Amino acid sequence: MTASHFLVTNMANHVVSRAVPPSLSAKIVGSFAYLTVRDRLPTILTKAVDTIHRNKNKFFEEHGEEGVQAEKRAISLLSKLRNELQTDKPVLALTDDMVDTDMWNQYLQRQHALMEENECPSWFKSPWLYVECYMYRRIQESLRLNPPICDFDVFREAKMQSFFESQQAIIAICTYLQGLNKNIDELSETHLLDQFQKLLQVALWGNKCDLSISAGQDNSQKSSPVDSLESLKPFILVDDSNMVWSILMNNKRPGGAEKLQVDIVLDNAGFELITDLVLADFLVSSGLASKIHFHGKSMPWFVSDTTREDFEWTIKQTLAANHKWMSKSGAQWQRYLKDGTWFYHDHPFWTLPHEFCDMAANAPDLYSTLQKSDLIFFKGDLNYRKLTGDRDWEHTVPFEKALRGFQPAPLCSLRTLKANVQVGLQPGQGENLTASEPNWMTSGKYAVIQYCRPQREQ
Ligand SMILES: O=P(O)(O)OC[C@@]1(O)O[C@H](CO)[C@@H](O)[C@@H]1O
Ligand SMILES: [Mn+2]
Repeated sequence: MTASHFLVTNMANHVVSRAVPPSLSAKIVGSFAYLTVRDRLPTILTKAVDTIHRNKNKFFEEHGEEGVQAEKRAISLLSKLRNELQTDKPVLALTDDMVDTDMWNQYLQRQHALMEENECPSWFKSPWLYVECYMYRRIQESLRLNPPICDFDVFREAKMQSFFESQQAIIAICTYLQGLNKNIDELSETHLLDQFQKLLQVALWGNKCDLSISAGQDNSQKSSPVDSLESLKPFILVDDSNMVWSILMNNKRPGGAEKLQVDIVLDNAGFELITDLVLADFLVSSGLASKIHFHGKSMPWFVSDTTREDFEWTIKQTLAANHKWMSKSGAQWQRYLKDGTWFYHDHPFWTLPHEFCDMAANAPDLYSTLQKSDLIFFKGDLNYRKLTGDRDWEHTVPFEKALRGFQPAPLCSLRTLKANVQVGLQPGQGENLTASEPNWMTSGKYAVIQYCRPQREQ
């Protein structure tokens, strides 16, 4: 490489590195990240300790004295974790032997290399995305290190409660779906688009129901979701649903893609998961898609995120419901899973701390799987933070730029805003919102339907 070439390349890298803003971090006192790490994460840890303690008798009944000893050890590990967090101790390497342990410890080394000479990764100095994901992985470690309670899900009760308390809304949306499916073949394209937008918005607002932002407080869905869509429209800051529709319509038009595959990267269990299953059912029953691939988490995550157990339990619960249209929906969903119309995956990458622009390098198998998709929906706020790298972007930066090369397929984020990162807005839109509602990025009141199509296809 000639000197001038080296200089140009270096400058280009410098320009690129300068163009990527810093990660959100709790080192900014008073920031949402700071308040999350200082207040909300310790609360979540305390609730986890309480949940394990409340199950002490269950552990004894199932495992005898060994179960009680394991309960004690898990609680002491979680209490130690809470103290490390609250006193900004260094982030520690993981000591369990899971499939992702090495990836986590390599990431820790990578974070260390980015710090100043005499500094090391810690809760209030490292990127918020990293330490928050790390906390949930340490909760997993505190159980994995203590057989026989290794598989205990500290968040399971909260996820089930959220499902049971949203029954009215779940009945309403299943009834709506079955009514739609009855004459779906007679719907004109205009009516089909109208129904698609309705169910897309139901899935979008289903994301309000997340137990991490509420630190486990009640977030059940009380009223019928379809009735409130009109009143919620002004709070959708970006609505690219028409661009998403054009991808789906390709499949319907003569000569369109025969087998249109849609992937849904899931977020929360409970009511939100039902809205995702309803959307997926509609996409198949309308003929807009022929295969749906769901992607869940391989361990309990961010309190309410969907695991394989949650996914299977939710479908079984819906099937077993003593409500005709819920039960009919659950039966259909079970059939889709059995006959290969629907698939469920839980790649370990979704519970690593990486920004999605690192996926191709760190999980090439997952990236190439996603490249087979015709359209990928990313549900929720944490996925949006990883899509954009949880960085302090200007609000008018194009979504595609914030993705920094992560474009396995056309993708659409369905996200209610619960963290202070938002790109792809019009000039002045962010400033106007800040003037009228300073916490517009973290209240969960606003949302985006934000789409990006890979460069090569434009
Ligand atoms: O991904 P979700 O369920 O929509 O939200 C996850 C979340 O509640 O957790 C973090 C705050 O602790 C933020 O990313 C966001 O507020
Ligand atoms: Mn979540």
